[in-house]
Amino acid sequence: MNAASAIPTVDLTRNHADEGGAVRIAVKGLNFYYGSFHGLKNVDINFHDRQVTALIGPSGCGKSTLLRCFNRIYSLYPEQRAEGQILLDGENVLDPSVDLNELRSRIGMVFQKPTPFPMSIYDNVAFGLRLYEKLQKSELDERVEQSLRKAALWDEVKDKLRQAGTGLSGGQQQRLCIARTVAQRPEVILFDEPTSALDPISTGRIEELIEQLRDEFTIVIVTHNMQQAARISQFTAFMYLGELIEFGPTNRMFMNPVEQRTQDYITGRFG
Ligand SMILES: Nc1ncnc2c1ncn2[C@@H]1O[C@H](COP(=O)(O)OP(=O)(O)OP(=O)(O)O)[C@@H](O)[C@H]1O
Repeated sequence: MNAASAIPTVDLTRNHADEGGAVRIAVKGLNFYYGSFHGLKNVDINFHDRQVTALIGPSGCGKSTLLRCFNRIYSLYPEQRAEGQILLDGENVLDPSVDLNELRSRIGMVFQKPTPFPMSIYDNVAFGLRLYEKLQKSELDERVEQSLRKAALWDEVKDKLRQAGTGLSGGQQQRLCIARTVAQRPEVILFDEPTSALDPISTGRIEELIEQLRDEFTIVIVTHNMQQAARISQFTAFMYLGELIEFGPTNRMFMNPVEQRTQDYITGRFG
């Protein structure tokens, strides 16, 4: 079977990645260890500026592990370690001297399950701004509104900004988390299966939103949904057992994969 015939409802002409473009994150010789378990094996990959890159592959192949390396979330766990280089605008984020708070404001993350803080909608978005920026009340109001607009949530919440974020629907909560991330003005946003807990309509809204956010941010998304990867990404990376098997423009990866394992995965033969 031809690889593309497995995803007949996807309009692959919507993706227009060129092979080049500026590199925002360059991963070189990255190895990751959970204690003695070798989770990522010598991964080399470039993430292009203001493009969406989808990480795909069967469960346990290392997609989330790779994502967690970018903002060094793993460093909360002493037995976990990364070796190699992750260059963000040329600076190695794995260097011990890197300020983790600053790194995490430059590389934001949105998780699978919406995780609003137990506070108002307004305070959810203002939280990081109050911590790291000294803004006047009017500037803070403006940033909160701007962030909620960018997350396509403003119209739905503008009259109830003081209500609890946890009172929103699942899809709205996820957009609130995106607003909270966007408010920090990161360069990169990592999405770890951001729609897997959402209904199809909320999923569609998040996908549209990701497409809009690409104007401003470099985006990396982990997804199990091949159609989602084909719909929203310009580049796709296929991982298997901790290795990067194949990487390239999404159209090419789905229409004409080089590796047999990529073809088998995207046509549903395993995974
Ligand atoms: N805390 C941990 N301790 C030990 N091994 C772990 C830990 N977290 C993940 N692993 C292992 O690392 C490998 C990669 O896991 P990871 O969560 O990155 O995979 P994934 O591709 O994101 O999977 P999924 O699609 O199921 O989320 C797996 O073999 C997993 O069992």
